[in-house]
Amino acid sequence: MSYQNGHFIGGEWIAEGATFANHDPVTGAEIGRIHEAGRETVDRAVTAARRAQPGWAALPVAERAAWLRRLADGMEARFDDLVAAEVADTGKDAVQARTLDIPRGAANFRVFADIAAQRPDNAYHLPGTLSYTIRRPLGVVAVIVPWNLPFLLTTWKAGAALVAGNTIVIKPSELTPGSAAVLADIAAQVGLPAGVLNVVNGPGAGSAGEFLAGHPGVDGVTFTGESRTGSAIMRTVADGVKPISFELGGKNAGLIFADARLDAAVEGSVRSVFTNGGQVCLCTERLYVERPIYEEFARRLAKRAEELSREREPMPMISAGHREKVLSYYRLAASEGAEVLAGGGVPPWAESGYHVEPTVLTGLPQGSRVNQEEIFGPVCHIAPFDTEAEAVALANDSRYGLAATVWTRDLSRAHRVAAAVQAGLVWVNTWFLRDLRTPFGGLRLSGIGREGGVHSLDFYSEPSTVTIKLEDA
Ligand SMILES: NC(=O)C1=CN([C@@H]2O[C@H](COP(=O)(O)OP(=O)(O)OC[C@H]3O[C@@H](n4cnc5c(N)ncnc54)[C@H](O)[C@@H]3O)[C@@H](O)[C@H]2O)C=CC1
Ligand SMILES: O=C(O)/C=C/C=C(\O)C(=O)O
Repeated sequence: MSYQNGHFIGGEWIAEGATFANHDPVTGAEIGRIHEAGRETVDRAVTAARRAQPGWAALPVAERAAWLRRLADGMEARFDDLVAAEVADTGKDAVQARTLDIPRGAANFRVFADIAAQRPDNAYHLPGTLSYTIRRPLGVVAVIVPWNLPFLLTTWKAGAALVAGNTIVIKPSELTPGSAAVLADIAAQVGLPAGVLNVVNGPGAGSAGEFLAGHPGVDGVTFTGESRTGSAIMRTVADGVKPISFELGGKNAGLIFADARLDAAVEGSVRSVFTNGGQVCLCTERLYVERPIYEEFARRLAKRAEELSREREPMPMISAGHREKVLSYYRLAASEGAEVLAGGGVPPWAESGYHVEPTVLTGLPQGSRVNQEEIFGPVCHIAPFDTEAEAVALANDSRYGLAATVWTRDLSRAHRVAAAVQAGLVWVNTWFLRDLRTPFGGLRLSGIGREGGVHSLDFYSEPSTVTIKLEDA
């Protein structure tokens, strides 16, 4: 597969700007060339979105919902193309792409179509008055997404923004432009009005991402990615005081109590640490295990990590640069005195591409950088605890607050710990099980705001309250 991607603006493909290379993370080979959007290209995309926005917002919500369903049908019709694009860009396993990433695109569009079409308006009565709320779209929304779950995250934001009446300019990661290009094709194929959905390509800082976030014609920014990038985007949009919705990094804890079903806790932790090469903001990087089962749990987790490596899983890191970042943490752990229970380097079979070994570390202090900084690779540190209070305190000892997992068969403890752990998402005896209507997002460095269900529709629209004094009869 080799392709050349331009930008999708006002319903047309435009190949302008210098090109840069896209690499296959499995082999490192060049698989495509991407045009980089400069300020003028970004301006054309925002102008197209602005031009299309009043007409799009004027459609009854039921009609916008119908467009989203047509787009979801289009995704299902082009399912294999989307899988191929996502696998080529990210190196992820085709089974995961077929069962998680790509089906979530259609689900993301359908859930917001259903919720928006059925949402009742709010009316409030005080004696002699009637107050009600009108919701208006923000206008043009910049959708800036990372490379780890490209299609899932693009559609998660695009579906809600569109059905709320916004037009959008998507800026995929420069490392994974493929599935957004197929989505643009689908928009053209189903006849979505020109300018409603636009795509510009290129890097972030000093390029397409920054030009887009800072463009005066952009009314709101939704972003998923690293916390530092979130800070940079906040600075870019500060002058315009634009609404932002940020899903940022995590340093997620998993708490395994001695009464947990051990098999389920081990396999669940294997998933939560190693899925997608650990490159999901929800992945667990810190495991705390109650002392009576600590040795057994650590031994079994390390054995599974070695098996995954022998089976040539998990997927590669997205780029040579990101592999180097993850390996630098492996080296840091060794220099900080960690005991390496599994992995710790590059798999012996990896001759090319960006693989690292699934890695289990132990023996580091809670305050070490490896226990405090987001690594975003297939790696966790594991430590014992003695009491529930200690487990909660360890989980909360982080500048992040995105997700946590709790493994126990004690229902009272599950509720107590879920309420005490400071994270936007807590899974009990499972991980990454998603009901798309629930609020999704994190505390502290993990983000600002929540998306999901009506929480998304609230972000992508502004309420105006109208209050009428009723005349006496
Ligand atoms: N927690 C999470 O969800 C994610 C965390 N990461 C972490 O972030 C590190 C850096 O990876 P990146 O791909 O560079 O993530 P990033 O957060 O920098 O990039 C995500 C998106 O933001 C854009 N972007 C970057 N700087 C921007 C700016 N100043 N203004 C506007 N848009 C901008 C990028 O082009 C991309 O589309 C990774 O090594 C990984 O550790 C990466 C992706 C997701
Ligand atoms: O919406 C989901 O189910 C998953 C979201 C994952 C991220 O935001 C991420 O990995 O960055």
